[in-house]
Amino acid sequence: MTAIRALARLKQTLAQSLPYCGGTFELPSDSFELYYGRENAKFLNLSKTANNPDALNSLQSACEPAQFGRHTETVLDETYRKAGKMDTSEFLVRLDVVKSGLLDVVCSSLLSGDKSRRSVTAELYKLNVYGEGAFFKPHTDTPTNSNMFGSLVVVFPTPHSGGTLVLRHHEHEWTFDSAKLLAGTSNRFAYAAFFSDVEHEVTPVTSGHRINLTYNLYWADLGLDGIVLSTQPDGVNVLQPPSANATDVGRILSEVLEDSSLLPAGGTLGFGLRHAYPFPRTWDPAVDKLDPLLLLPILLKGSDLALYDACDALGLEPKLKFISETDDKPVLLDRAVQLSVMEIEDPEGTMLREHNGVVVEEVGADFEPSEEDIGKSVRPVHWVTRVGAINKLASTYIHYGNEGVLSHLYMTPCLTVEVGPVGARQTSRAK
Ligand SMILES: O=C(O)CCC(=O)C(=O)O
Ligand SMILES: [Fe+2]
Repeated sequence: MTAIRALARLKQTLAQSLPYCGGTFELPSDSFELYYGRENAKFLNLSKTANNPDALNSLQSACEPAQFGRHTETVLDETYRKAGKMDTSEFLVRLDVVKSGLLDVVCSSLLSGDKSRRSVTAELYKLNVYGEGAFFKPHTDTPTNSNMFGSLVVVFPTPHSGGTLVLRHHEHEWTFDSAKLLAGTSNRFAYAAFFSDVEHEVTPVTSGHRINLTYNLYWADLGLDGIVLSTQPDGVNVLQPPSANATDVGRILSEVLEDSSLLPAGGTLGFGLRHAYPFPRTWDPAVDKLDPLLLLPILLKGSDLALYDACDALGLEPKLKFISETDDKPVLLDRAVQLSVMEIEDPEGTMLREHNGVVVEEVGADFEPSEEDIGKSVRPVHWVTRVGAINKLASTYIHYGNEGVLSHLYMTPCLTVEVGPVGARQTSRAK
């Protein structure tokens, strides 16, 4: 009973971590300047256009209709996305998200633990103009490579109503109402940043113009420390507190392990991760030397990272795995398996024989192996956080993205950790 309660607290702590952050950011007037148009260059200061809808209408007319990704194609369908877009080759903005300190604020809010110290790059992706009636239905932003982990949206203080950004992850939903945050201001940007696997939509703009920049966020320099401001610059209003708290997760996990009713004889704890990660859609073990699953520890986000770090710190060895739901029992895989291999006649047998797969069986928190369990080839696992459909190795699914590139697929692996018997839980050296 106590183990169940302790595990429930761990589950709750892992689920509390927010996959987004947002706020407003005050900057000097020239930061709102925009130059656009190649032949007939135009200049606008978007902090000074409150009484100049004509200037905003001209900007809107200079945009092209925004497309989006449906599965592998990039399509135009104004019943799904109605907005104007401008490519980066067509405009220049004065705003510098690095020099202004905005990227640091985003990193220290969104990233947890050591990751907030790692270098991140923000690549300007598009300028969008949402006039009255414009919207973008639910989608996730399309990953173009494995280092992309999120998106940053920066909204200019042009008067508008509607155009709320709605974010969804697991069973949670959050709204980011740039119109309200910016009402009556002309010297602030509203910003929201979220992990790439967060589904989001922009509700219809009901008046005015919602003008925003989008940036792709990448891990810049894997393994190297980045520079993060220790103090917040003036004029920042952060709506969300910093995300996942590795210290809390570590403290609760350690209490869980002290509980003698949890796997008294030791065993395997399993966690379905909360975030999806971009994996190359195809990879050839003979050519691409590094298994994409081996790179995953340095790509972990939010509470997934907090959990991984907490296990490490407690002397447990966290392992990242794929789980494949076959007709019979799920199979755990410790490597990425080329998807086409799964399409052959006996995928389960192939995974077990050729890919080191292990059949797993779900057991309760108080599981102790009996005589007949010993020597069985199935691995008993107590799942602390559920593995669901999202954790399964997916080969095809309809994907609504912001682009039709499908070089990468989102997949949500799971984490397993071996724990020793009560009193001797550590299975590796604590860090
Ligand atoms: O403007 C926003 O808030 C989000 C836009 C968006 O989701 C996109 O461009 O992919
Ligand atoms: Fe998007």
